[in-house]
Amino acid sequence: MSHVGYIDPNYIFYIKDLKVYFTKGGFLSKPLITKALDGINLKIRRKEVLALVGESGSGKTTLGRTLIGLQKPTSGQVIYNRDGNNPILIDPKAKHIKKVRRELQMIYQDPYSSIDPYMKVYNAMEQPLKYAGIKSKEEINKKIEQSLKMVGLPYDLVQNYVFQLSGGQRQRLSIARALSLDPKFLVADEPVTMLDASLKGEIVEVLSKINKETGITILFITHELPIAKIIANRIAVMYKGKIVEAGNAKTVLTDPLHPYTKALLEAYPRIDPTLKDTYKTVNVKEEGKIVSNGCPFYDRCPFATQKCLEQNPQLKEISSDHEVACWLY
Ligand SMILES: Nc1ncnc2c1ncn2[C@@H]1O[C@H](COP(=O)(O)OP(=O)(O)OP(=O)(O)O)[C@@H](O)[C@H]1O
Repeated sequence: MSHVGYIDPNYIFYIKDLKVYFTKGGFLSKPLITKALDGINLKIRRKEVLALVGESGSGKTTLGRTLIGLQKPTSGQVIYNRDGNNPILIDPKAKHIKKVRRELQMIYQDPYSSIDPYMKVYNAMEQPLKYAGIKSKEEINKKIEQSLKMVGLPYDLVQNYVFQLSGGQRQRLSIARALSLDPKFLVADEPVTMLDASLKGEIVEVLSKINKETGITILFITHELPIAKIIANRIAVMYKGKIVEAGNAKTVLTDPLHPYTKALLEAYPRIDPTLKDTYKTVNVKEEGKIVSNGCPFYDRCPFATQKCLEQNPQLKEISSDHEVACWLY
């Protein structure tokens, strides 16, 4: 197993200068490089709910997938600190990943993408347990019963087909499937985006309860700040493959520092009615200007200067548990 040096046991993940680049084309034309993750430095605390917020395409899913070993980093490191004194390097190609795969689970926006709708609920629950090598029928049944109970689904549903479940029940089922494997870390990738407003709260409640009762660390990916506000202990804000602000959820929501975070909050004025209307993200610069070395928010930032165009700001601690990557600070 690929061990790394000492890691503070309070953290379950250390992410160091992580880059994931995707390359398209290149045979007859110049290859097109997408910098999905462009130098991520982040620590995830054991047992916390960390909300990863940002607009579509900012790299949230890629980060979640890389953390659980589904995506190979182009460079940098993801260190998984399993139980506090056994840190390992996450590498999808390494043999040791098989041993921890079960501990790192993901649930998706669309449960149909991971569960065959023509399966009976029982089989959908049994499948990952069998795949994980659990053979005892008694143990499988016990795990199915416990997990369904945890997500608030009646056991009688096991005889139904997945397609007979409502949208909310299907998402509960996919959470139950992940839970049955006793994960230590769960990536919830936009788990409520496809649900009606009334159901969103219920599913968020289920995940919050699981976190409190079992201590499973959750990375909750969302582009909806009001949802992050309900569930998160801490928030990390992503923009164009970079973390631009991170910290205690309440602090980030009530005292946002980065102009992008302020702009995001403006889109949800009910979160913080006291927030002044001074941070319109108007395109004061040439839209889409390629900023290769500078701040990723340069072309949308009303405060951008020449320095922002030339140098990329790194995350800087402004107060206890509050970091921002912006030359204004
Ligand atoms: N397998 C891939 N091949 C090529 N490009 C990819 C791949 N996966 C993601 N990307 C690109 O990487 C960037 C980040 O995508 P990602 O899905 O991580 O963002 P996101 O913040 O999760 O957005 P969304 O909420 O829309 O899923 C996007 O430009 C996307 O098109």
